[in-house]
Amino acid sequence: MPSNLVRLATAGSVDDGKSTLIGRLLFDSKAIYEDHFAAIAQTSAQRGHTGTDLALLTDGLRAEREQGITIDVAYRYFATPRRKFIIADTPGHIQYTRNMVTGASTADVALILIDAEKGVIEQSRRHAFLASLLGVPHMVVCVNKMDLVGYAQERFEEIREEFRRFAMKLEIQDLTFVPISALTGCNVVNRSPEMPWYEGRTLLHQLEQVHVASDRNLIDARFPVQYVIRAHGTDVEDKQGFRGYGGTIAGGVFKPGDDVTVLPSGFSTKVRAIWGPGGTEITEAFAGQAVTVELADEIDIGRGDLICRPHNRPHIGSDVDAMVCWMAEGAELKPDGRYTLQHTTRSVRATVRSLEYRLDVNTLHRDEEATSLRLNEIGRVRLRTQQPLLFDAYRRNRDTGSFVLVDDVTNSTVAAGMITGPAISVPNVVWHTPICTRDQRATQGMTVWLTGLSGSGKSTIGAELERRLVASGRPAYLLDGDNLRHGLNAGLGFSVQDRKENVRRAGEVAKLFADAGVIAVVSLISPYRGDRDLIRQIHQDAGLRFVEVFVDTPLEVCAERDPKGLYAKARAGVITGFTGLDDPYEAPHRPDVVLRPQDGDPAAQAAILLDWIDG
Ligand SMILES: Nc1ncnc2c1ncn2[C@@H]1O[C@H](COP(=O)(O)OS(=O)(=O)O)[C@@H](OP(=O)(O)O)[C@H]1O
Ligand SMILES: Nc1ncnc2c1ncn2[C@@H]1O[C@H](COP(=O)(O)OP(=O)(O)O)[C@@H](O)[C@H]1O
Repeated sequence: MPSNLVRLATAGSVDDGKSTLIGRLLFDSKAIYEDHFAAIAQTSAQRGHTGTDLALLTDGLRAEREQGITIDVAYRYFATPRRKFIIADTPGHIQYTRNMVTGASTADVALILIDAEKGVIEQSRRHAFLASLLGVPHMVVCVNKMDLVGYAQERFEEIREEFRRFAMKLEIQDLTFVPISALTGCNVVNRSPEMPWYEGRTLLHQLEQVHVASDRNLIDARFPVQYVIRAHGTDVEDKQGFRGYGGTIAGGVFKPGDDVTVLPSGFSTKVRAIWGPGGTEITEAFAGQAVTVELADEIDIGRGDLICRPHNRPHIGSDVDAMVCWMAEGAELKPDGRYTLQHTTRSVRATVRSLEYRLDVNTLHRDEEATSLRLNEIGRVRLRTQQPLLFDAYRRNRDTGSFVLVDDVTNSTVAAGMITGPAISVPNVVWHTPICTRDQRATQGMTVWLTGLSGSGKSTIGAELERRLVASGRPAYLLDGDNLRHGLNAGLGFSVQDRKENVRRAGEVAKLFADAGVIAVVSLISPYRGDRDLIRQIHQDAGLRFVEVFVDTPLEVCAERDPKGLYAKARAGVITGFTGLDDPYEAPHRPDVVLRPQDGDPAAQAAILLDWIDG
């Protein structure tokens, strides 16, 4: 997928200036208009280029469209010399949530418009929440109509602060604010002489600079098989008995020669060859590309199977937890409801086992008493499927983590879902709802999770942060990996399984601290991304803030510091399986904060963290 193609999602009502803004972007950027763009796309396709693949547009909730639901989302295209943009523009009326789910499900950037006169309103919050739920990695907040408030810096800052306070409760990776006037054109494409105090980028410049390439999951190779090609003389291959597998790569990178495993059968083989859309053999295939894959061995594979790497498999299971957005008029989601669940390339029967809560999109309040979901409502459900699903959490992979529910009688799509993870059930044990609510406590807690190599500085920075927090009167507690291994985690070693359990326990304890109103500062190597993601998930599920801090000290520097002499021992072969040397360390994809040695000594690094926490 070309990283110079950026998908934007915007939403709003008629009077907040959205149409003017889009018009302004198209006009001032002297954009190539729709028909031109289509012509270019056609030409590039004829030439076998994948560059302007407009089919990308239909990636999002494709199954839904196959069901024939009309969704009110208008797509517009424009291009600058640097990038091409597709805007999914959804109107802000009653169907808003449903449309937004459709329009933003594949977006790279969410554009939120705030009227400078009105400030942050319900709709701004709802839009931001949905964008974060849908995992849109970047959010640009345009404070519009600055001309109506005299281009006042104070007004812009006031709105920015208010929005930030709300956004802290959400999962937003990258948040920027631009003061604009779509009407006069200030800061949309060209800099504004009326707002000399604003030193940031113009909106278009920001959109051109957003770093989208690293958002794509290039690690977890996933290829859901869509169809089997048993060809005798197709455009792909002429030889007799050829068998290939067609579909769209849903994550990671595949290359000829790669070891792969086919699920659910579990058979392993190698990739023999890969063909791109025009039937040309290619040496690498990335997420988003439609390809045909040939394997080295004859294995019985059908539609709905998934090809992945042997040591990086998705979850396999029939019980999943998910957030769903109910999209049907006149029908409701209820516990025990039965549907067809369409997930990647498979369809299975599914039952709603329970509705855990309904979420008020405006206040983020969870109504645990709710017994149904109606049109545009969002809730957390537990589902059971008749055959196991091969899935990832939506947060990790938007393709293998999303699904739609189809009503068998009407054959229409009734819900879009995002899997939060496998459902964990504890037989014969009930959950007691606490009597004390979080806001009744004197302080609000959170978890600050420091990950990095041994010797990177996690413990030193963590201890300094704890000291500063406590000195300023805030309850904080350092949970240091070394120390935990003397008690709670005694007996755990450094195998993959033991590290996983080590991280899980520390994460559960941190969550309890955070729930109790304490700032839990955790310093643990926690080398596996998936393990850290699970900890983020349990915090998010509990409505708690989780800050992932990557202490990004290069291996050479850590080995040079070697405060415990462990690198020397590992290099001498006295200890094995040492992180960074002969054991893996998976750096975070999108840490909330990165600390590097050039940021200063541990005290300076702790100060950066403190600023961030105080946000
Ligand atoms: N094989 C191997 N690999 C990595 N680290 C090792 C190993 N053996 C012992 N140690 C020491 O244990 C500390 C790491 O413990 P953690 O609990 O943070 O590790 S993990 O999160 O479970 O990976 C780590 O502490 P820090 O240096 O503070 O990171 C090491 O001192
Ligand atoms: N930013 C920094 N600049 C210089 N030295 C540092 C910095 N951060 C940590 N150190 C030093 O490096 C060593 C790192 O040790 P430690 O904090 O135990 O790391 P970890 O907990 O990640 O294993 C300590 O001796 C510490 O004083």
